[in-house]
Amino acid sequence: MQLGVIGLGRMGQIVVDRTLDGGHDVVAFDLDDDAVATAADAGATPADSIGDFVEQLGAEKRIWLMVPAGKAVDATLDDLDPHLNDEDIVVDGGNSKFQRSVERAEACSAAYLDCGTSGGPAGAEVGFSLMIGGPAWAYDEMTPVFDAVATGPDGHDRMGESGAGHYVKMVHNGVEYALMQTYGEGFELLANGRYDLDMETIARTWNNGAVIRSWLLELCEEAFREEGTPEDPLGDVADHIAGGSTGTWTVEESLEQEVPIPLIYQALAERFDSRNEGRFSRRLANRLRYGFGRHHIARNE
Ligand SMILES: NC(=O)C1=CN([C@@H]2O[C@H](COP(=O)(O)OP(=O)(O)OC[C@H]3O[C@@H](n4cnc5c(N)ncnc54)[C@H](O)[C@@H]3O)[C@@H](O)[C@H]2O)C=CC1
Ligand SMILES: O=C(CO)[C@H](O)[C@H](O)COP(=O)(O)O
Repeated sequence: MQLGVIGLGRMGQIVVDRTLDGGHDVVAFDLDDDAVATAADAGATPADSIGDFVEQLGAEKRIWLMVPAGKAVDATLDDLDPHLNDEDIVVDGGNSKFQRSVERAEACSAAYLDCGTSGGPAGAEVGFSLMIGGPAWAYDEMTPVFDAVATGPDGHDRMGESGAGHYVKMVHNGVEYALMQTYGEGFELLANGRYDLDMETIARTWNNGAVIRSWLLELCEEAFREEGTPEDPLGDVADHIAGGSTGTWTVEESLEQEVPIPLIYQALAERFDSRNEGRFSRRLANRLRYGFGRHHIARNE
């Protein structure tokens, strides 16, 4: 099969490499010329514009978008759409909001597959986990490429109709937030508790046979090994967590569906809290304790 890939960053280049390794042809485009050159070095046919890209793809277009979620997806689809028809297929492999994917599927002249992608840059070696929504015929048609990009045939499946792929990926990310939070809390207690413990040793021991072993726990072990010392397990890593859009969507959806997800919400709240200097609510509680009990008011230096 011939696949066109737009967006050749951390994730898109892996889509290119694994598709080529699977014995398929790739036409590659990115706004960044260096990224296009890297894809060409790997064996893809470079395109220098969307016009050039669609021309090189020929009649039946199979296109994978791996650009940042949001405006870049819309801008790319606007440019592509005049060149598409209902026998073509577009896959959005980024972290798009599922409602936007449903709207884009309705507006797109081609069959549209929303594809949640998990595995991160580490997926270069082992392949990704792909959660796909959209028309069954388009999923079936793309299966050889999904086999190559995913860990294999078991690493991808059609979750359901349009939006279902990005919906499942959204919830996956909510789970990711909560797992990170619970590992963080456990290690925080261990690092500040009553024994003099080594976090890397604990993570390594847990990763070998413990009930709570996982890839995220292997990444905890890696973080302690690469960032810290036994006395200071995370070195100069800051108390600040960026991102948050997929977790926010998960919490919004839980409110709409009236399904309680307190752990995921709490993990999201901790993430927002990490960006605050001096929480207003805690300052007010500090002052209120004086109000009702004449307790000491701690004041800024
Ligand atoms: N990095 C990760 O661990 C994961 C990322 N994702 C999702 O995959 C998508 C891509 O992420 P990354 O590869 O990490 O981003 P990235 O920032 O590494 O790469 C994005 C690429 O898209 C290109 N680009 C941006 N706008 C473009 C446009 N209009 N036309 C053509 N090219 C354009 C950029 O030049 C860049 O090369 C995002 O939606 C992200 O949320 C999903 C799972 C994991
Ligand atoms: O999807 C991912 C992992 O599964 C990406 O790494 C994503 O960028 C993480 O989301 P956030 O920025 O909200 O932490």
